[in-house]
Amino acid sequence: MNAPLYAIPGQTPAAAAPADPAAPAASAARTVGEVLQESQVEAVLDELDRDLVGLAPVKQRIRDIAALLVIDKLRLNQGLQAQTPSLHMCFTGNPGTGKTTVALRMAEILHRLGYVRKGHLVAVTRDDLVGQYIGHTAPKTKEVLKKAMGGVLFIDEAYYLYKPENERDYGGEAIEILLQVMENQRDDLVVILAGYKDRMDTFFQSNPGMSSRIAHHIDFPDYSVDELLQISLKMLQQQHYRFDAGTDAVMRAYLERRIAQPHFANARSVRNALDRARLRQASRLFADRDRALSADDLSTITAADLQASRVFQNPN
Ligand SMILES: Nc1ncnc2c1ncn2[C@@H]1O[C@H](COP(=O)(O)OP(=O)(O)OP(=O)(O)O)[C@@H](O)[C@H]1O
Repeated sequence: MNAPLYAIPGQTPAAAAPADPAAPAASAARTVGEVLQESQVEAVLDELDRDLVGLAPVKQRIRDIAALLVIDKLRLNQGLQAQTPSLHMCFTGNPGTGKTTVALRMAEILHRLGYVRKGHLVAVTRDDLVGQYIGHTAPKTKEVLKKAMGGVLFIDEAYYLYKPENERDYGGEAIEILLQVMENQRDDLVVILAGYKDRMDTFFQSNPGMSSRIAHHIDFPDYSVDELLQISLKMLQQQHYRFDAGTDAVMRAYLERRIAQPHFANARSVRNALDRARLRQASRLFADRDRALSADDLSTITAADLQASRVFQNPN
């Protein structure tokens, strides 16, 4: 094999050894249960099920990939496979559909199964990889890759790396370096490309090298109003807040309106709406200086806190 052009210091090329250095080339047969027990990977899958509302097809895909990883690990152990499989992925979906959150869990799964050393996630966009002047892109991209080694590199809106309309664009240089590292150091770095489905499809059409290195494509659907409401209740609970009686219905009405407006970003819009409601709750409580505030007062979001939203002021 050729030496990698863009080797990251301290790393070995993918083909050199199985990901788990402790694993002998061919050892005693092991059960799936043993690997699951040792890696505690099921705990991450259960957490994913519990913490994330909806996303049934995504959760199933993650379970399928986890199964493949476990079996590949057993195959590596038995000497049936010489190389770490390609694990790079593409997560498509609209903003706020949970791509980053699921990528974090994926990094944890890969780590627990010994496919990456550290299991951290480095999330970047084009600006973190591509320089504005000649000679700036390669060092920038390599610096990011160095940080991401041992974990997952999550490239949000990855298609912005490729700007065919601008022939002096340096994005292509970043893509070349990424491709090299995705191939040669895939035993210690998993790249997840994320973004809108249609733009990602166009990007892959123009970049077949990138397309051929992606092993798993997962599509994240938009949430229904019911799911968004459940997400809001979950978020409130995590922050020790709650809606008072009747406010669930106001939140639902809010979501029904907000979903139809521009720049709606699924669960991220829910988080923003709740942040604003908490601000209004604080102003409401702040104005009432002489009242002792109970835990109940401090944790209750009322209908008025939500109804002050612009969404309700707008007749559309
Ligand atoms: N199914 C879900 N259940 C509960 N919370 C969720 C769910 N999906 C997303 N969230 C929360 O919504 C917020 C946005 O999610 P996340 O950042 O993962 O989305 P994304 O698809 O990566 O969006 P973007 O690309 O716009 O950053 C996070 O705070 C996340 O915890």
